[in-house]
Amino acid sequence: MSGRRVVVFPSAAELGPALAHLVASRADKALLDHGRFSLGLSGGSLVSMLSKELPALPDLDCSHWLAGFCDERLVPFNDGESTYGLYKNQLFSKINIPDSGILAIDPSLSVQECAEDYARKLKEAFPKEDIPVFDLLLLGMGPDGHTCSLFPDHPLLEETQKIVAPIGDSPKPPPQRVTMTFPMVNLARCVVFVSTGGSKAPVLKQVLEGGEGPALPAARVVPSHGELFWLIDEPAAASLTLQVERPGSAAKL
Ligand SMILES: O=C(O)[C@H](O)[C@@H](O)[C@H](O)[C@H](O)COP(=O)(O)O
Repeated sequence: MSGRRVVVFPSAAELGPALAHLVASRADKALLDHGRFSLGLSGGSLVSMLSKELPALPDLDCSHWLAGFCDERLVPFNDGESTYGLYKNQLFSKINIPDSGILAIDPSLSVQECAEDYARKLKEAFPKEDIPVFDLLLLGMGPDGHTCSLFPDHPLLEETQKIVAPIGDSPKPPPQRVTMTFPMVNLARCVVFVSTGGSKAPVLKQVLEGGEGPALPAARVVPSHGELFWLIDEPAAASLTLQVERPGSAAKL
């Protein structure tokens, strides 16, 4: 890892534009380097933040983007719980990622088959790599410290073979999901967590500063060669004592 950066913004409203600039800058870098930008999306508040901020960037060209999902809920696309469905309605309709550049699950399959099918799609999209290396993964963290659909104390935390795994007993509904596993997450060139609001303060302290007991899932995201950012707001940072960056709203990360 090339060093973790914890960056604190006064509010979520000021974090949003900085996140969009970060996405755009890593996209530019990837396009120059290898002609394509691969982006892994997550649900939660990222959906509305990205849907507001990315289309607002001037001259954003997503025609060579590949968008996948760090995890997905096994529900039909027209179900309000579908992460793909939310992004389709709120973001994909506003930016020019080609349909062929969006890698979604097949929600008609069983959870086991769905994970295998999604892993196959990912491998086909990254033919030169044994394990797909995403340019950027955007992650959220639940109040229990979960990220993707990797939940505390779940056996999937120890998965070492599969790049995508099924989960049939998610403690957070809906119970059936597919998720990237740590072996793939930790190979990404850049991982960015976004976490805001005072309810996240206790778990952020535990994840970023450590504590007793096994590391929470979000703390186990440690890219082996890539960058790691935690973009948080002041309420979420309230309990932290570690050194953080406070770059202001015009931050270029
Ligand atoms: O799949 C899910 O159930 C959610 O997407 C969930 O994992 C969410 O990403 C986190 O709880 C962070 O949520 P916030 O972005 O709202 O903090």
